[in-house]
Amino acid sequence: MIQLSFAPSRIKSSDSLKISGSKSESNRLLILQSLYPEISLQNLSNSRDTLVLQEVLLSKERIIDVGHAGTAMRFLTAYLALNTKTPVILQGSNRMHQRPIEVLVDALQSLGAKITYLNNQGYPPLKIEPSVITKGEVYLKASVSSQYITALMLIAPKLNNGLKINLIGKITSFPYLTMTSQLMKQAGFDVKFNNQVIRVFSSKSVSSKQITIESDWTSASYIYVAFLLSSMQKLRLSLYFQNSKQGDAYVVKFFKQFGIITSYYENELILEKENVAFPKHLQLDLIQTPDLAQTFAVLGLVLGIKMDIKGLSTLKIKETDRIEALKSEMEKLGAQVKTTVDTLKFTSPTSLQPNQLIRTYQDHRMAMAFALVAFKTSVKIEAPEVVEKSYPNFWRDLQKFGIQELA
Ligand SMILES: O=C(O)C1=C[C@@H](OP(=O)(O)O)[C@@H](O)[C@H](O)C1
Ligand SMILES: C=C(OP(=O)(O)O)C(=O)O
Repeated sequence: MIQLSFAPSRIKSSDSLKISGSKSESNRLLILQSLYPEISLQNLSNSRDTLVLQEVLLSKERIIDVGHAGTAMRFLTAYLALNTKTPVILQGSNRMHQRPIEVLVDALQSLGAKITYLNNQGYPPLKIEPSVITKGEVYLKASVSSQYITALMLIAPKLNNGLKINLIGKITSFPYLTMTSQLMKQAGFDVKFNNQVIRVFSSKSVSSKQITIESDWTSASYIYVAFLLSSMQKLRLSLYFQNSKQGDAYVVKFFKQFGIITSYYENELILEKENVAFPKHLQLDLIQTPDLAQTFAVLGLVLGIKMDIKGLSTLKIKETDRIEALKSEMEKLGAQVKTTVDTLKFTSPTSLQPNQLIRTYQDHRMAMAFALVAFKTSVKIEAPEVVEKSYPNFWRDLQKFGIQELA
């Protein structure tokens, strides 16, 4: 547990931060690099989820444990189904064993993969045995997790006839699919994405390529809030590109309504402030950017904004049930919260309850979002080390904005 408080005198008027590479981009590119060693990478993420995947891709272990890393679990299921020469067990944390994987396993089995459930039908742990994938077309439901679709896309160029992926129903977390498609094209693969159909053509090899991974935009979302709530006037953030592949680059547009003006200079973002009247009531649909839900909800809470958030259907199967976790912890601070399976509505109190212990449910985004409460009142955060999953330098970076740990 750590207790946080705000020391405004510690803030400089201007500063710079380097955030490490996007975990989503890194984990896609590590799988591609393992299949096509011609690809080399720069600015790889230092997140635990990326380190775990990197270690697994280099090891010859028969029991593979990915911990809490959802992308590693899903991407490796497809990768091992294609690639393993011996039977392997793919497992994760207790929570990972409650996160569904049936849509992906069904799709891979329909292509000829040999995968069995070791515990509960539809959930990890999995046993994956060597097989030969000969088919070239697959159908799968697109509304549960986009990661299943990305997993298939990443192995598709290694299949003899490539892969035609037919998406059934509403597509969730869509920008993560365009990210996969754009990164694959940048690496030299032939990918076509039209409405509900993705085609990936077979590639024996690609020409040598060095790819620089853009830094993580979801991580940047916490820094935008810290910048907004502190007295800092100018901040430079790197490495960010004007044409981002990450849907969470939406934060640029979102924070404009709070007076943060973002400009690009070479590979840096420059954040500056202008005076605007903040919104009092916000309606948001986060179906495209689910990982921003906690950042935006806590921002609303600390600024006294009434929020109606929809598009949260995937939040129940992430690191924790994020809808219920948000409700419980926001209520401790004084908010009035109503939830459904895919919405969160709340009114914020005029002043926040001080010194509350915020539970983090082994979810990095709970810890990072609720740490931002410290700008208004002192707060205690359970298990602060959870941030390592995506942003190991979070606590160090937050200090620049005057957030101090009380001894
Ligand atoms: O492909 C990816 O890198 C991700 C896709 C999203 O998951 P869903 O598609 O399951 O919503 C997102 O929440 C996750 O943090 C990373
Ligand atoms: C949901 C997340 O990750 P994953 O699904 O990859 O565990 C996240 O980082 O917020």
